Amino acid sequence: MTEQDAGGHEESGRSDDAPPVVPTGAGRSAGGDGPRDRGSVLITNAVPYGEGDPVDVLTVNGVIAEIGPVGSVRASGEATDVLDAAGGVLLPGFVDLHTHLREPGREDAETVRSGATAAALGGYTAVFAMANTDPVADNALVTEHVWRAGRQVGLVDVHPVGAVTVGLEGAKLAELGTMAGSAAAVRVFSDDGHCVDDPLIMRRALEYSTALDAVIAQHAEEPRLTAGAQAHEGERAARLGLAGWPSSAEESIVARDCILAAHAGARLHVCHVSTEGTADVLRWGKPRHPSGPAAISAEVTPHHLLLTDERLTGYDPVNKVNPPLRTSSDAAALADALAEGVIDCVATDHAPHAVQDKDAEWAAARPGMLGLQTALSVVVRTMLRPGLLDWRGVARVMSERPAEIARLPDQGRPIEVGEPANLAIVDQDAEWTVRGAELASIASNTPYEGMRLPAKVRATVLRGRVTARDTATSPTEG
Ligand SMILES: NC(=O)N[C@@H](CC(=O)O)C(=O)O
Ligand SMILES: [Zn+2]
Ligand SMILES: [Zn+2]
Repeated sequence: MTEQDAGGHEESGRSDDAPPVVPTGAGRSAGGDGPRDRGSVLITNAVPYGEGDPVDVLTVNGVIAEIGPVGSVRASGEATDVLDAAGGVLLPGFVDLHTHLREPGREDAETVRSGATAAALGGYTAVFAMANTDPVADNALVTEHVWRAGRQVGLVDVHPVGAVTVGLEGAKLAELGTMAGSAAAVRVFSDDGHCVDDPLIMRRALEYSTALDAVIAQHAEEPRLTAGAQAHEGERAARLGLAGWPSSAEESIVARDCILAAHAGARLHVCHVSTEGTADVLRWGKPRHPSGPAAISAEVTPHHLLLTDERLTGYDPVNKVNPPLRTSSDAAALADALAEGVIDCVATDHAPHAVQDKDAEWAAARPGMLGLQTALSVVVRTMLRPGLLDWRGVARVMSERPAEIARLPDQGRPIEVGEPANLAIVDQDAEWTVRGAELASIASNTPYEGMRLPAKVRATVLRGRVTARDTATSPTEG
């Protein structure tokens, strides 16, 4: 497959108005194979969930048709694509509940196409595109635009998140019902980037969401406690002369929202949990929900698992993110909470920014970092290698739980005959060096620049179509 193949063109086949896919490095490509939509893929020598003997897996018409010992599965027909997994781990395709695709409005940082390419290369088969675009996705017109753009690209299922309030202003509820009833069938609502801080608006949003079986995803930040904040409030920020973002600004909102969600009988999802105290609040709040603990869910980002505020000493704005990088004891507590299930899943908060917005002095730089192509590697490094999760656990936090939270019936499914063929193949022995310029995103603000990370996604399959493949065979590259 070549770069020319990129794009599934599920709807119109038109690609002339689309920006070119950013080269992602030698031997690596991402592309949707429109004509093979109804074909078959034979995955050879793959180890489902990293357990037991390798198998061959045949997908036909987007569904897993056969699983058998290596060499035993034969594909019939011509349109068969073969993926040699070379003993790699086979997982359900990943689901990201928190992605910023920047379209419409900031196509100089990311587009649906470039972001979907990054997602496919990162092993994702579904992403949720946050609503803080320009215009804001607070109405069916914008959510349908994003949904259609995702379909047209065809590399990953793009589910638009709808805004909770008009213009993300926190004052007036957006038309959640219209967005839910639109072609995009929005089920996740969030003002991410902003906190729904008014408790009455939050209460009403939660109440309204119950009728839609939707979930409100909260960016938990009490704005009265974070005015002008630049870094985690603590010793290091004080020494660097940066205004502090206290842990209590997050924890107080999460505590309040757990109470409001329980009272409304509504589902709540907490975005980018960053402190040990928030994990404690969730441990307290989840079992108190009348519908059971699963009604309150939470995500942690890869960067809050791996990186800490120790990185701030050089004032490099690539490390600026909201919520801020916290302490090493916070990071350790988040990893434990994820292993325990108090934090349900990993979400990237992939936040591309154009150079002029990011390469500025610390205070002026936008917060946010890229995440889609590095998430799996960071989870392997912080969770799998230390023994906090096995591959089953990785499948749970990267795919199964996020699919459940967002009510996606065809994602995060078991690797079994009859199930949708949404899959990721991972080379767990690979090691690679992150280079922002080589990532598929238009922006290149990765905090992992130059870092060597373990494990690499070798291929991704969306409903039986190969959406990304990395043909590099060397166990250690770059
Ligand atoms: N995480 C960030 O630092 N930035 C996000 C907004 C957000 O997730 O709050 C963005 O849109 O850039
Ligand atoms: Zn946020
Ligand atoms: Zn975000």
